[in-house]
Amino acid sequence: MTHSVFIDGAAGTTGLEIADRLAGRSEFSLITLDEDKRKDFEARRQALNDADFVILCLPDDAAKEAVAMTNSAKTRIIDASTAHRVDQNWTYGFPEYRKGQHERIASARLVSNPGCYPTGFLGLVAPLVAAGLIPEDWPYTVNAVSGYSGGGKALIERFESSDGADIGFRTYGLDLSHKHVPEMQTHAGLGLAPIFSPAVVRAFRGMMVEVPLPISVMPGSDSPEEMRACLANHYAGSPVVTVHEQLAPSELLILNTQEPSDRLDLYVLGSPDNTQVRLMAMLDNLGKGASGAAVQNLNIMAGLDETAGLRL
Ligand SMILES: NC(=O)C1=CN([C@@H]2O[C@H](COP(=O)(O)OP(=O)(O)OC[C@H]3O[C@@H](n4cnc5c(N)ncnc54)[C@H](OP(=O)(O)O)[C@@H]3O)[C@@H](O)[C@H]2O)C=CC1
Ligand SMILES: CC(=O)N[C@@H](CCC(=O)OP(=O)(O)O)C(=O)O
Repeated sequence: MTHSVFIDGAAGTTGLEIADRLAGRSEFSLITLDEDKRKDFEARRQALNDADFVILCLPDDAAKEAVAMTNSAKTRIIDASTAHRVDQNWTYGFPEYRKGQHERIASARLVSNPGCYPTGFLGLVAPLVAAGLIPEDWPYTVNAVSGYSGGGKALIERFESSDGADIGFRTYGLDLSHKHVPEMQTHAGLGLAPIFSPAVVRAFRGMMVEVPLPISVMPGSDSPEEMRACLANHYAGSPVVTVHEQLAPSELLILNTQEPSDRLDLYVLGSPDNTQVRLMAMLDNLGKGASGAAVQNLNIMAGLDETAGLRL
């Protein structure tokens, strides 16, 4: 059986990477619009309603508009934007982060693809909170670094133009109201919003998300070994998420030449006296942080091998 797929926003950074991952897959046929029609209301409306699956790779407002334009009950939607990630009518498209989510995605019509930073944060924190190893009511902090493709075409152009040639490191979200904070808080089930410090480095792709934990003063917090064992058990058998056994790698790197990857790599790093922990997640913002996750969700929704077309 062949499923028709329309990528709305196919000429953007995320859309192009999804098309790349779907290339050569006989289970899917892509509905494409000519360059002069890709923002044309009627052409998009037609494609949105003809497709079995729609993947929205658009800014938030355009994604909401696309959903409103889709009135065919058969069309199933995966939205890569931030627009529906805490909307109760949508299923959160992170199959591994809690029990039963894979099955919920398989039967859902509307799936919101997670944000890149929340994928790292929730991958680390959600199972530990659910297991009671770290508290729900704690002022967590999240320090994260992304490749510049995380900001889409506009940030790519800025970093690659002469205007941005001097930028080595860029921190932002300085108003402490980054759009990913509600998503992190909601899906981890936290009482307090985490303090989020995102930054961008001069690498095209790649991401590190860190959650430092002063476990000796955190109520109910366990040892690094127990946290690592909890995560290893939670993700056992996952083809996408790996919990590393290494106690203290000397360094973790984002390379300027980072290859595309749809993996999520997690580390629990403890201090020698077991009083402090650095939870670390490594991923590709365009892989498990966006396009790889969308293709994984598409596979699951279509009842196929979830890893088909992924770079693992
Ligand atoms: N980049 C990343 O790492 C991640 C991105 N996302 C999300 O995915 C979505 C797409 O992001 P990204 O690919 O980076 O962004 P880009 O800016 O690279 O691409 C967006 C695309 O949408 C097109 N577009 C904008 N408005 C419309 C419209 N009304 N109708 C049709 N097409 C339209 C743009 O057209 P034009 O080319 O003319 O500008 C562009 O091609 C965003 O919501 C983003 O937040 C999510 C996770 C990670
Ligand atoms: C480096 C950079 O700018 N990153 C983007 C997030 C990328 C992402 O996850 O996208 P959405 O949540 O928008 O889908 C940002 O911080 O706004």
